[in-house]
Amino acid sequence: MTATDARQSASTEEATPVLTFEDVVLGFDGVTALNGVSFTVNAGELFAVIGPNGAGKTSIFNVLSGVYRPQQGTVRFGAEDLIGRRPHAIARLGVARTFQNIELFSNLTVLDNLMLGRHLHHPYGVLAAFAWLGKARRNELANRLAVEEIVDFLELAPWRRLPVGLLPYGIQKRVELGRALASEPKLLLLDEPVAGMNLEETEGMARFILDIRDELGLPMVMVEHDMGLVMDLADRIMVIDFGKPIRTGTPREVATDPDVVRAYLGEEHRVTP
Ligand SMILES: Nc1ncnc2c1ncn2[C@@H]1O[C@H](COP(=O)(O)OP(=O)(O)OP(=O)(O)O)[C@@H](O)[C@H]1O
Repeated sequence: MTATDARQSASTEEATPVLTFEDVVLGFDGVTALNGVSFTVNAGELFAVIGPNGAGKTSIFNVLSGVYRPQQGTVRFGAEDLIGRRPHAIARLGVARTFQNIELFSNLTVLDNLMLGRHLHHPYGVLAAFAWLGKARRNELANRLAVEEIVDFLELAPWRRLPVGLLPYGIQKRVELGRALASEPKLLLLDEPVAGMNLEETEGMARFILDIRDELGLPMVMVEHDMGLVMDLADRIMVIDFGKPIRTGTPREVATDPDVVRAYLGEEHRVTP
């Protein structure tokens, strides 16, 4: 079965979700960040979360990756309950994340940053990553090969031996995507993958995100403000406002929903059915 077949069959009603986020409530001293958020992500699906500033998008990612512990609700990844697990434990289960602000080692090369992304394959803590890197240099041919595959996949070859800090912003974002892929995740969380990119960089990133879905069949959750990108790429979209989902559906369903148009998109985004 191809990734597209998997996605299509997964979008049918009987599909087993890889991720179930159910009735999650998260508050901070009087501020309710998430107020009963539920959604599922199916195998091979690109699921986007959109909403105005402060709507709760980052909070969803922080719950998913174990940074925040919600007061209520369940979060299930395959057979595993994620609530109460620490971020590194969730990462080890196969949930990888890219960040709004690039989190790479700017003095290290592209290859070394990608190698660090593979530290999850070793019984070392994150803080021991540099020690592991030295070991990896000597011993880990398999890791090198895996990293070179990512370099090819994301077309990073021209920059592979350059320090990341010297690279254009769009390439750095691509390296960050590669670092997340290097851990061989089962679910990828993309936090504003095209934030700050120009049009050309955005189109390049869009192509790689589609390749990840269609060639690797990797399910993804994407938070993104670029409405055009979300409408073009996502299989389904959840719109949230004030910590509550307004509507979840296909891009067309969401874009034509009167509540969504009123609350968030504005008339200029209206799509004719
Ligand atoms: N650690 C925290 N302490 C207190 N309040 C928080 C914390 N994290 C988030 N919030 C609040 O929760 C609400 C949701 O924030 P969140 O960052 O999830 O929104 P967002 O949709 O990601 O916004 P943006 O698009 O601006 O990134 C906001 O009111 C925010 O101020």
